[in-house]
Amino acid sequence: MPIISWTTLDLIVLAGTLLVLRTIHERRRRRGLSYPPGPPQLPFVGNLTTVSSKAKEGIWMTYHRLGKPYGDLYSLCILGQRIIILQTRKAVTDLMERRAAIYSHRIYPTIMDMAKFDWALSAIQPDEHWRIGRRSLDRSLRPSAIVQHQPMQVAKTCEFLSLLRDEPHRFRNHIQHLTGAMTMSLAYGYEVRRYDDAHLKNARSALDIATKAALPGALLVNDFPFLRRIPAWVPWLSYQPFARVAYEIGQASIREPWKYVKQELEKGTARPSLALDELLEHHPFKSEEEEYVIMGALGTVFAGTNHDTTTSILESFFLMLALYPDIQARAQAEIDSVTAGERLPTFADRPALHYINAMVKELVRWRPVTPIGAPHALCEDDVYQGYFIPKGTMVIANAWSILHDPEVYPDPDMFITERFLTDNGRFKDDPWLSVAFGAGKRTCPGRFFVDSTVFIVIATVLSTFSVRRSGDVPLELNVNKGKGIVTLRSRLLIYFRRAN
Ligand code: HEM
Repeated sequence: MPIISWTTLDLIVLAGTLLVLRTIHERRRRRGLSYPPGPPQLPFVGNLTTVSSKAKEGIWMTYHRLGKPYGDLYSLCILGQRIIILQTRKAVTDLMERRAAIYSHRIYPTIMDMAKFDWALSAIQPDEHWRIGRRSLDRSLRPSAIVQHQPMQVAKTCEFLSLLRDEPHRFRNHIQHLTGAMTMSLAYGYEVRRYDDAHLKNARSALDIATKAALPGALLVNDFPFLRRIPAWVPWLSYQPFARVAYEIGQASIREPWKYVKQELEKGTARPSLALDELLEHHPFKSEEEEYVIMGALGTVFAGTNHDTTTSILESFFLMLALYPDIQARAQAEIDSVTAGERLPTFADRPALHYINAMVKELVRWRPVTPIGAPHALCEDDVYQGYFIPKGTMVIANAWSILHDPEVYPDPDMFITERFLTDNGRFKDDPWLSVAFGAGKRTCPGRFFVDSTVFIVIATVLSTFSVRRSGDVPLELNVNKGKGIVTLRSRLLIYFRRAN
């Protein structure tokens, strides 16, 4: 059998040729228009060094800083991949909302294609499969439907309180356990008992792979898809062994819990869950394909989105309590005025808890969990404000820039609950906060569930515990550049507010 041997030089020459051909083709389509402005680029690598050399601070801050000289949007180019960063409400509304028909695709990285992540609703194109999966999630995660999961949210929150009481210093582990357990229960009615539960582990691994694989410039094979052909036996250069492992983890993360719900349904012991809703509505499925699509959509809830995101917002909550003792005291006073300090707050108390509702919103704004969201992709050439935006461009809404715009949110780095209160102390919503959950038709379908989770957890914790800095130790943040998520590293002192 003939063996084709590629040297590094061959690969570079081939990649360079492809880039040049693409540039020539694009120049014809541009018809004299220029790309949106942006920082200067080097030949071939474009802005690769501009972005990665400054990324210590978190990619959203780099994008935010780089974008200062420009207006509503600017552009970057990394190894031939064009990226536009939307920095204002106007640009997000004009493009991701009003032109959603062409701005809702995803860049589907080659490595995910190799690992057959075609089940991951958040990664696939807005085609018929996406529509089926998305419809089912929108239906079961709408505000009126998630009410049925409130008893589960309350029960899990109470378990969380016990864990906090027993081992307050491990609060970060308890938060992770809480969000993982809630997601598993929501998606599959499955009870997570142990920190190292096998289903959770699979989900976390699938999420890690998807996150790492999707980052621009993370894997060479995404920028030069021909590299996928390098056979598995070529040491170091082949991506096939990695893709094989990713495939197996991904499949296990969606098939195992689905099998569990089917078995529980047969035994008559299935608990309420999104999977149960689907099985009751559709079983037997019209085709294996339809079942796979629904299974995948649920796998996205479980593996693709929840665990790090809700965890991060709750960690920000503990950080905020340590930083702002006055806000903590005021929130506790409001809760006590409703519960008389004799019971835990419930969902029924929510309309009376204006200050707590405002805190939920300010948490979302202050530390947007996914500050650059999940990138969209443009599926046709477009022109905006006189600039040419080619098909295939990655489109990023920088939620950080929008939610930290000092014109709209004065002193944006401060946690100010009053932003979401009227003069007479009533809760005042801000529909723009939804940009923290993406934009257009890909906006996060789980946002209402997140809202109710954060409400019940923070109200319950505040009614029972107080949080202080541990001595003079500075509050240290861990900026996870890859995931775009900030977590807290410092120890906090968490103690009971009252003896009972
Ligand atoms: C603090 C918690 C969360 C944050 C900040 C968050 C944020 C996001 C963002 C930014 C996107 C991408 C939106 C876009 O492309 O424009 C997204 C997508 C998604 N989220 Fe969430 N999310 C959270 C929790 C959840 C939860 C709890 C669920 C499910 C119960 C969920 C389910 C999904 C799904 C299925 C998608 C993919 C939607 C699609 O591509 O059509 N998320 N989320």
